[in-house]
Amino acid sequence: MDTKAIELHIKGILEALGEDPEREGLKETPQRVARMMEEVFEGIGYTNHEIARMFGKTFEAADDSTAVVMKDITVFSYCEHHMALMYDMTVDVAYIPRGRVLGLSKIARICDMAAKRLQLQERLGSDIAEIIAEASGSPDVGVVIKGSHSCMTARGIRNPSSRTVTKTWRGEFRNDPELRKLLD
Ligand SMILES: Nc1nc2c(ncn2[C@@H]2O[C@H](COP(=O)(O)OP(=O)(O)OP(=O)(O)O)[C@@H](O)[C@H]2O)c(=O)[nH]1
Ligand SMILES: [Zn+2]
Repeated sequence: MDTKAIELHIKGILEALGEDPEREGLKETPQRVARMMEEVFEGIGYTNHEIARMFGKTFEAADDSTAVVMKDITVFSYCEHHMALMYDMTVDVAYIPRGRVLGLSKIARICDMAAKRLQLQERLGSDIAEIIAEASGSPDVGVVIKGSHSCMTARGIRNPSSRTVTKTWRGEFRNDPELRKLLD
């Protein structure tokens, strides 16, 4: 990520807004924004495959009939159309292990990293499903995301109560309504 270029452009945006980027409160803002972007867009620097490798620590698990479900993982993301915050977002992930299980914290780390990109909620769901499938070695994955989009709640149509729910099914989750109930 080119943080020096981000600083320069943020300064330009402040000027274009009619602000004085040299006034006390704004003097360090371009550097702050660049640091913030480095943090909140970290996932742009990695492919799904690289994230799967990064957090793909698995442990042997004898019983293939156990489903793993992790609910209410909090993430923040930014919509690619307005660069506006997606907030109050929770991700529910389920998968059917094939002999090995992922470290639990890695499931939350995968969701967090995939969200740190300019995203569509739909694509965030398919990115998480793809990474969990590769990292766990199981094709059977379900991902449900609920979120509010500030581009819809704080501007434009200004509908603060609206919530978007997306459901992504891979492998057996596509065919089996009983499995999908794990994420009801
Ligand atoms: N499918 C999808 N759409 C999104 C997401 N985030 C934002 N959008 C939508 O992207 C669309 C962009 O529409 P445009 O008409 O190009 O932009 P706009 O003129 O600012 O649209 P309004 O928000 O209706 O004022 C809007 O309908 C947003 O609500 C998302 O995660 N998934
Ligand atoms: Zn938007």
